[in-house]
Amino acid sequence: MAEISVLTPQESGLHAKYLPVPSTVRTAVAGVSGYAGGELARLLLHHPKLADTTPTFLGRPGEDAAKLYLTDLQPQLATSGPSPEVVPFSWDRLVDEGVEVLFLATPHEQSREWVPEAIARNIRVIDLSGAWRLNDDANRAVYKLTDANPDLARNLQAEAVYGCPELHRKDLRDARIVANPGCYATSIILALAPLLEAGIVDLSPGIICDAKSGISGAGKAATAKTHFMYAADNLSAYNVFGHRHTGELLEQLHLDASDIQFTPHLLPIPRGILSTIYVRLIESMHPEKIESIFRACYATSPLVRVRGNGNLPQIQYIVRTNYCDIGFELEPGGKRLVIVSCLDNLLKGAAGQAVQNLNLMCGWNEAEGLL
Ligand SMILES: NC(=O)C1=CN([C@@H]2O[C@H](COP(=O)(O)OP(=O)(O)OC[C@H]3O[C@@H](n4cnc5c(N)ncnc54)[C@H](OP(=O)(O)O)[C@@H]3O)[C@@H](O)[C@H]2O)C=CC1
Ligand SMILES: CC(=O)N[C@@H](CCC(=O)OP(=O)(O)O)C(=O)O
Repeated sequence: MAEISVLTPQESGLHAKYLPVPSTVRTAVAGVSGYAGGELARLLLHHPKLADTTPTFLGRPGEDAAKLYLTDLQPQLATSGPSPEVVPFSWDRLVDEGVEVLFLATPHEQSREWVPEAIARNIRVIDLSGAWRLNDDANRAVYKLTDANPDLARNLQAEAVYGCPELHRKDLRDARIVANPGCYATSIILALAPLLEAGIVDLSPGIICDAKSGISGAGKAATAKTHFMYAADNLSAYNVFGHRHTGELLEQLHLDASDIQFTPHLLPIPRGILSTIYVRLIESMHPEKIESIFRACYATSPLVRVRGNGNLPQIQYIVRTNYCDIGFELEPGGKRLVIVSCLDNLLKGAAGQAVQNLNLMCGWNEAEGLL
């Protein structure tokens, strides 16, 4: 990669207090042929603020071949009108078209390489991969990423905002780099953050997170794990002590590795995540108190739906929505709490959350185009 020069956040003029709220914004999407990229394309094409600014849809970098249309890659997006084109990824094109926000729905390694390039061109990025989510080098090591310019990467990592709006809403308005959270991590963080913040969790026995995901969470590339003969009529645990979302849980919930055990499972359905989380409370509590903690925390969060004691969410309630549903059941003794958190891995766990972040970066209603 050629040496690039990058303005500091201050020099780039991105200060929330000076930023006007734009009526629209020019966006581009890389990785549009993938599962998350396809959902992003659908959401952006229907976004009220983008009605007059069709996003630039990007294929891999390379020579212009025969014209390619979005509906060639994502036939479900066909309308009675013409399909937008998909053009080869090119920085010159993004600059010429005045793209202001670039979505990367690309593999981690590609996102790690492209984010500094985008920032050097004053293009803000919402990255759906895991490349920029982790501040601790030891946690990020699981991705085996390499940086052409380690000093620059370290500075950019320090300014990247973990794109969980419910936790970091205020930091998103002037963020240049938004690291969209992992799908499992989103479901677990949203379930645990209010309780940990309230200081009611007994960490000594450890928190157990047992999460199950539909197959689309693994992306579109066929692997042994996602082969029909392996996944169908099956349920399997994987990455028991080493799933890469564990680092997100530790960093965002301020926990030590011994405080939490996260075990993911592969569920033979196309999409959706259900996380069952087992917690001990320090003192015996009433269910109304637990519910009020969740409701107070998410009172101004339009994309989290809190349910009452015993009213547990299910995958069928959240599939193809942008919500995370949270419910719980407290044992009669009031100390053992089971929380169930559900979301669509491709929406609140990826593309929906990315658009929620775009809305906040632009100063729009965070649920614009998502309800
Ligand atoms: N699936 C999910 O539930 C979630 C995914 N994510 C993250 O979002 C990102 C996309 O995931 P997902 O949609 O599932 O993945 P897919 O495998 O379905 O799609 C990957 C996309 O990236 C493109 N791509 C692959 N390699 C390169 C490359 N070297 N340069 C440029 N483009 C490339 C592919 O293009 P081509 O068609 O040419 O191969 C495709 O468009 C990943 O980082 C993933 O970790 C995050 C949260 C949830
Ligand atoms: C079912 C399945 O395989 N899920 C993926 C997680 C998907 C996700 O959130 O993506 P990131 O890669 O962006 O973290 C996995 O466990 O690796």
